[in-house]
Amino acid sequence: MGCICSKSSAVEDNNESISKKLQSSSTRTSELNVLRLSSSKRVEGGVDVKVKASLNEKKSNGSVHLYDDQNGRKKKIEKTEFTVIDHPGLGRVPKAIEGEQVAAGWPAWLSSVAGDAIKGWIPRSADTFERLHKIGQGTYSTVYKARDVTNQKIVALKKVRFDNLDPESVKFMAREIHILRKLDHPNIIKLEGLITSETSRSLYLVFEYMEHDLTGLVSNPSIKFSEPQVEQLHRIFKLCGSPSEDYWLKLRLPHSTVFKPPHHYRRCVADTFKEYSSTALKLIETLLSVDPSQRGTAAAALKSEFFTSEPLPCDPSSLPKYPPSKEIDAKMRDEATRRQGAVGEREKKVGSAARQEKGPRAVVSTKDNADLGASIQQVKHHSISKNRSELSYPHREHVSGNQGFPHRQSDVKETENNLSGHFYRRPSHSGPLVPGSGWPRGVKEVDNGPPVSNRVNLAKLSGLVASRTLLSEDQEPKPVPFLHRKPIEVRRSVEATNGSESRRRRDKKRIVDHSQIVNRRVPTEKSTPDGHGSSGNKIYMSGPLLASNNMDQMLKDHDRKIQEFSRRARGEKVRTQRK
Ligand SMILES: Nc1ncnc2c1ncn2[C@@H]1O[C@H](COP(=O)(O)OP(=O)(O)OP(=O)(O)O)[C@@H](O)[C@H]1O
Repeated sequence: MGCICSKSSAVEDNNESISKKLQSSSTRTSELNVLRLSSSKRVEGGVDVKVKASLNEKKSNGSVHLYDDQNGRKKKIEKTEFTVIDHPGLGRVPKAIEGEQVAAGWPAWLSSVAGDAIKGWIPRSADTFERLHKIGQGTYSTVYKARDVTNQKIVALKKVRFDNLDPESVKFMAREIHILRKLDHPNIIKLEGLITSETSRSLYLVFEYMEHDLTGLVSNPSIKFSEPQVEQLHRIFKLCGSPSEDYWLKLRLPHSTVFKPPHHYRRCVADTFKEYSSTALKLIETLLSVDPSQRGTAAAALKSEFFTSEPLPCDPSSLPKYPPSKEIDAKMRDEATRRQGAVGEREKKVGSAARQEKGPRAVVSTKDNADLGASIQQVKHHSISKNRSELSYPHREHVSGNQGFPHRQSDVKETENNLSGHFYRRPSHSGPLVPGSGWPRGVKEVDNGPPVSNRVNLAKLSGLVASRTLLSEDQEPKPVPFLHRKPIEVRRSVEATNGSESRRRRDKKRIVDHSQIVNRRVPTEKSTPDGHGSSGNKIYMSGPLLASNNMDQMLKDHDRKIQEFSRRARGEKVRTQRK
């Protein structure tokens, strides 16, 4: 049973006025007991459920308006909020506060151990919910779908399992409440209240109801994951190794083949991070486990030798200071430099070269790459990103931008660089795995305008080069000057990375550069024993197009095309050098 607290609900029922209880609070326990006895009860799940509900409303002045929901009437009682002066974390609250909380309907076992987690809240009554059916089971909980009768809406009630006699267990559970209460974000299910009572040994967490969970979505064959989502999984498997069959079985995903990598990938975390210290590697190894049961916990990680061995973290105040500079500023500077130099000439050449080749691939100029003197590795990254993007959306415009927000031609114009007349769009990282308002079910459905290539975004994320072109179905491929800038940017970014790396080494600072890590994930020249690792400088981009039964074949096709393109690029480069 229980009670619930909610900021926005006017709750019915209750036999006592909460004000009376508050007046008689901490010192008059016997009276409280009497009051408790007068509450109505019902049995729910074998546990006594006492009916009492009320609502609190925080006011900016620190007071709380308590609404007695007795007989459906609201009574406002202004009262100072349960104040606990600077009482961080969870734990005991002052006795007086505990008394008030108990008077408000909280069980003493909760208030005494985790008073801070429930501070300012009042439990709501289980009777104001109609439990519908079980919808899930977690490690520590059973979740039910329920109707909040008071607010006429569907909610999820999570009954947490814990030993209310064990303070550690209560604290553990209270920590979840404490954290959940702090989270207020549209993408995070909100904790709306709690159901319990003075006499109850159980606790229900009241959440907004969510129609889906990831497992549910994954098991629905009609829902296709987008290409980058599949690709991300493959990248993880390539680094961390393919999960075992047992693991897939444990997941019980009927359509898990969609996510299974076509080959068995050997775990190569140690190889990838071999330059790191052994203590760092040990930590990374435990954290990068695909199977959560094998993964190190945050608490264990903090105890890692890595944090106590040399080089120790530096004092943040000793870090170098730089003048403000943003990615966009650097790009604008590049743009200005290019306009001044002879690059314009080169752009023309590349533009015409690109036009000669029909099809989107033509826009990747190997001449350009050669001129820029970037390593073949970078050229390949560039080519691969481009190549793959084109394979995905051969007739569409490719603009790396905000994922999930399709760009129309008019949008592109808005980003035109006034100074150069070049199309300029600021690349951004891939968006979240699950876009806020539902993800696109395949690229074709995304919009009626040019889609954003998520692959390009991924490439950007991993430090690879993303090239782009502006195309429309009835247009010839238009070379975009941005093409010329990208390799420069990459070279600069690689230099910058190297620079920061050497700085790091010099300073022995432990600043983990995300892009560096990602770059190091790219397999090196060694072939993996299973023959599916990288060979030479070839980079295996993971993941085919959208979920497909023929993923294996598609991956092979991708690789073949990438190799083909790389060969052509090399040939072109050699020819250019001979001239
Ligand atoms: N707010 C909600 N709305 C709808 N369904 C929910 C809600 N919260 C949980 N569920 C369902 O209940 C299941 C169990 O959720 P719960 O949060 O207890 O466990 P978990 O987080 O998945 O696992 P664990 O507790 O082991 O970490 C979820 O997988 C989901 O299907």
